[in-house]
Amino acid sequence: MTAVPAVTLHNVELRHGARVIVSGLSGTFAPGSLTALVGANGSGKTTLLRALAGLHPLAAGRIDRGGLRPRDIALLAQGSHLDRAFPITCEEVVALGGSRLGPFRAVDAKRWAAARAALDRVGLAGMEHRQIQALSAGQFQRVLFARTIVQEASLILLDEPFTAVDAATTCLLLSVIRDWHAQGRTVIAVLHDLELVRRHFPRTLSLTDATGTWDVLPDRALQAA
Ligand SMILES: Nc1ncnc2c1ncn2[C@@H]1O[C@H](COP(=O)(O)OP(=O)(O)OP(=O)(O)O)[C@@H](O)[C@H]1O
Repeated sequence: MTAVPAVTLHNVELRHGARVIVSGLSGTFAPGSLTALVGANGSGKTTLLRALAGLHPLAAGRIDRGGLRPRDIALLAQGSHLDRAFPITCEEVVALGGSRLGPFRAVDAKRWAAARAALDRVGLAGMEHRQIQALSAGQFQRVLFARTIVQEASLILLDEPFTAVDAATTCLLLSVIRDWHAQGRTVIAVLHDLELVRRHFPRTLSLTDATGTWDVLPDRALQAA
């Protein structure tokens, strides 16, 4: 993992077409911080996450990522865009995934070992050679977490990571998030379950009032959500 910098938004405006989704947003995600991004449906959480990943253009303002390169940023998209009909095994998704390797680059023994260890970490040991189309939604989300583990990113962006996931899997995936936090990575997760946010996320950014400067005080932010 490369050094983890602060990620700072300066007066950011995000639009879809002519429609302003978020405006005048300024604030800092401190290095190694663990933040829940909350807010009503349509408030712009996914759009902001994509902008943080460099995948949505800014209509105004600036995001300072402290020199992070695209490969230092992992985005686990909502209802991942991976085509599950594609014939590929769990181990291959994990080893080939992330932004460090294109599918046609060689995967070395170290990378395969890292993929197996990551699958083990998410409770899928023994399922390395299972086709992803034969997985349940919760098992597939575990595979995507394993893929994110292998990526060794400094900034990890998770969009509703517990949707369609049962309580045991949520608990396991939360422990992976805690590992990332303990390792000093910056983690930002879009979530709707405010009780889960209160229990597990030290900081909260509510997009309901996301115009102006935010200070991610958990209580104030949650009251506004
Ligand atoms: N591709 C798009 N083209 C036009 N408008 C879009 C597009 N994607 C999202 N929007 C609009 O932008 C607004 C913000 O959407 P976004 O998905 O960022 O919200 P969200 O807070 O993540 O919502 P949810 O909680 O429902 O996932 C919504 O009003 C949505 O309709």
